[in-house]
Amino acid sequence: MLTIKNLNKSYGRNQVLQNLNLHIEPGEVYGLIGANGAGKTTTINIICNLLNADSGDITINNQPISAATKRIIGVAPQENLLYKTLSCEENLQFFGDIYGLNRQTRQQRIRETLLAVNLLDKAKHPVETLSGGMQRRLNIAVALVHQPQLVILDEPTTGLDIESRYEVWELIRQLKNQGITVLLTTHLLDEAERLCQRIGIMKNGQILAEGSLAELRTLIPAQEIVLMQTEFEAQAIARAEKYGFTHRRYGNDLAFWLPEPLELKEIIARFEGIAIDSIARQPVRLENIYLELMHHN
Ligand SMILES: Nc1ncnc2c1ncn2[C@@H]1O[C@H](COP(=O)(O)OP(=O)(O)OP(=O)(O)O)[C@@H](O)[C@H]1O
Repeated sequence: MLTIKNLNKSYGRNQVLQNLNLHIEPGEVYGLIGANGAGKTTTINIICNLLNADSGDITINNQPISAATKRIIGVAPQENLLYKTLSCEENLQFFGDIYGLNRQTRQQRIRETLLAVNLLDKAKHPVETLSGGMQRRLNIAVALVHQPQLVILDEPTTGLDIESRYEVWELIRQLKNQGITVLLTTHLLDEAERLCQRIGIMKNGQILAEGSLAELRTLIPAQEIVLMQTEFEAQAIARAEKYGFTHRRYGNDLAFWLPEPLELKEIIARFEGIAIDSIARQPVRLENIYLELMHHN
């Protein structure tokens, strides 16, 4: 569906994209993650033909990007692109016109899209009277009104409360079930884990690693992670090293990577004689892999 080859972009001396390569299959939900400034929005703007690359190729359905491919894409940018004094319906009319929908199709599509984003009852309400979560859903509706094949969502849930986030996640799952290809950027790694079939981890304008969560998990030699709280950290770390457990610190948590899964009682036995306040096992999360790639590349 989308193929990016050797994409380069600089702003003055700041090279933001460095030979970026990316491929997204039709019907896939692909998550692009990376620190602030990694180049995610720049990539999206180039895909949407809003910004020119310095070099490289992008094809959508095997066609180079152009005014024609723009119609295949729907984009919901980070900042809502809405006219606050217009109603939901009027906003969608405006964007439907831009995409060249004829009047009859447009009215039907507006209804269907408002239904899909659960805002049909707000059709006549001005945007400025809607909650932040509703405005975010309407921003996504703008990306869907012309039935694109590729939907690009730039941080769709940033700033939303947990219930509004669930609604956006549900909407993304519906897109996936309809076979629509989705490119999503997010700083919420559990969001990427939940929604995306494949995830690309971006740093300094390059993809450091990509794959399904299962594939990404093979990048670190851990089958499971143990989080521990103890006053005797130095002793615990020394003991862990003896058993071949790599230690890491995630915020305040002391963590050990287990090269093979162990029962909790077996783990506790390895730390015998060291007073432990709490101990918990958890699967290897995207967060653990992401931090490793960010700090050791
Ligand atoms: N119009 C511009 N002029 C100059 N520099 C820019 C411009 N737009 C972006 N940049 C720089 O390009 C780099 C990449 O920015 P970009 O917005 O693509 O990153 P991002 O991964 O989307 O970050 P975030 O997660 O914060 O949205 C940053 O260093 C940014 O300061």
